[in-house]
Order: sequence, then structure tokens, then C-alpha cells
Amino acid sequence: MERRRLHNTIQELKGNIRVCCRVRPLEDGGLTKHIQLAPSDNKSIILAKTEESHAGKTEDTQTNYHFSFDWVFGPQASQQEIFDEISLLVQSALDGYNVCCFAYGQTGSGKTYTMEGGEADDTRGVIPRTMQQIFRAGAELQSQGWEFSFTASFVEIYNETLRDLLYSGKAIKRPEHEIRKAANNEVTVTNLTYEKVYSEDQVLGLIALAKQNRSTAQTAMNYRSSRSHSIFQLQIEGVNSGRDVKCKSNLCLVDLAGSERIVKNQSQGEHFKEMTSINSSLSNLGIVITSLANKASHVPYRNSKLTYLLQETAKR
Ligand SMILES: Nc1ncnc2c1ncn2[C@@H]1O[C@H](COP(=O)(O)OP(=O)(O)OP(=O)(O)O)[C@@H](O)[C@H]1O
Repeated sequence: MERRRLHNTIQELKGNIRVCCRVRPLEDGGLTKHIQLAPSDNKSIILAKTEESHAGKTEDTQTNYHFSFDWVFGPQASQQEIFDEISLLVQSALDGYNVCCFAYGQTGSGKTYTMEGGEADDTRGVIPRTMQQIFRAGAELQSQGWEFSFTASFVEIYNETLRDLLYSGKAIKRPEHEIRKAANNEVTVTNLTYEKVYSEDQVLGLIALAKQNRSTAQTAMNYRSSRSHSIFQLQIEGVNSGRDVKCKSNLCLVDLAGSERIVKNQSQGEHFKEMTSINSSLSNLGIVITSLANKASHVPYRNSKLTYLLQETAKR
């Protein structure tokens, strides 16, 4: 119990909202020349932008922009290093704290690589590593009288419409989904697959099914995965009958839609609609996170499907 208390006090002191930056490598493993990592610490980066002057773009008119983060991972950072930062929060989720981790960035910046990764052990991403840790730690806690149950769901939000990524039926017209909030504030999605999970391999199977579901939609609607949010949620319930204590929490791992700007006159029709929907849901997410950071009395969760779905996770 003392370990739990100290661990979670440290997590709170580190900050309830943390922002880390991962700079992806170029094809040759190097760093783009527009980015400099601060040599003194791992907490800031400098982006160099060549400004347009009346004489055209020249190196002389380069402006540096400084950005600070809780941590910056350079191009050489491994999947394990990224996970080491998150693993402490995964432990908190088992202790009954809600945890949510977002991957945000432009299309191609490495969000899906970071969250899901590849099949080789060293390229596995945050979701499989999290599940490995959850099952290992859950088994260790059994010796202290804890029994855990885990329920997974995987949902995609595209143009403010929800889609079940764990759907395995054959129906051409797929079930529709609504987000419902019960009197006890519990948020559920109608017709969504909530799968009890017992092993890491079972979760890897679910990730593969989600990938397959996403690529089917992608051929029908080009580049769809870049333009939708995908949300992996794990509901954790723990009971310790000997001590007569229970805990319940939600762990969410979110791969957000690409954050491109709408280029004037180039985005039309369906593409314009997609971009407007992404921008609006990303800016609503920004507003919700700022309101939470400022401990505002009202947090506008209802303004987008993403924040409405995740509202429970924002509360302890
Ligand atoms: N840190 C990294 N090391 C090696 N390869 C990477 C890294 N990050 C990304 N990549 C590779 O770059 C490509 C684009 O990455 P990824 O698909 O993860 O981007 P994304 O941000 O999820 O894009 P989208 O918004 O389109 O889904 C992939 O081929 C991926 O394997």
C-alpha cells in the first residue's frame, strides 16, 4: 500500500498533464536540418524556419522558434525508451487512476508507429508494451490478494462518426453507435464490442483485427486512417477481498488524426469536410485539456465525440 501511495504521489508531482515530443528519424536515421535538439537537457527543441524576404528565401532570414516539453525524444530514441516514460502511468492505472495517452502530430510523423509499432520485439509500440506490463503486474499483484479483470474496446472516430474496430461480423450495413452517459457518469458506446481480455496474445489479435478493419475502410475511402482518431480503451477492475478494497480505472491510448492545416483552395468536397472535422475535434481536445489544466469549473466535453467519449478518463 505504501508503494502505491508513494508511486502515485510522485506521478502527481510530475504533473497530471505531461507533454513529450518525439522527433522521428529521416530515412537515413538522421535529423532534419530544421530541427535542433537542446544539448543541455532533453526538454526543448528549436525549429528553424527560413522566412520569405523581399530578396527571396535565404539562410540569413532564418528565424528560430523554441519549444519546451516535459521531455524530448530524439530520432535515435527506441520504442522501449518511449514506453519507459509511459510505463509509470500504466502502473498508476492498475492502482485505480485513469490514464490517457495521446499521439498527436502531422500525417507521417510516427503516431501509429509509436502507438502500435511493428511486429519485431524492438519495434513493438506503446499498446502491446502496455498490455504486456498490465498482465505481468496484474499477475504479480495476485500474490497480494488482488484479482483483476480487463475489458478492451477499440473505436475509430471519422467525421464525428464512431466505428467499431473490433467488429468481426459480416453484415454490409454495420451497426451504428451512440455515446451514452449513465446516471453514475459511466460512458459507454452502444453496439460496441467490449471484449474481456486474459492474455497479451489475445490483445495482439485484437490489434490485428483493428488494423484489418481500418485498412478495409481505407481502400474504400483513401487515406482514411490518417483522418480518423483511433482509441484503444482498457477498463480495469481490481478486487482485493482479503482487504475489502476495490479499484476501477480506464486506460486510453489514442492515435489522433493527422494535424495538417487546411490549405486554402486545395481542400474541396469530402477532403474539406474531413479536414474541418479533424481541426474542430483537435481544437476541442485542446480546449478541454486547457480547461482541465486550469481546473476550470466547466469543461466542454460535449463539443466533440472524442472528448465526450473520453470524459470519464479525465476524472480520477
Ligand atoms: N521513430 C521511427 N523510427 C522508424 N520509423 C518510423 C518512426 N516513426 C515513424 N516511422 C515510419 O514512418 C512512416 C510513417 O509513420 P506512421 O504511419 O506511424 O505516421 P502517422 O503519424 O501515424 O501517420 P498518419 O497520420 O497517416 O496515420 C511509417 O513507415 C513508420 O514505420
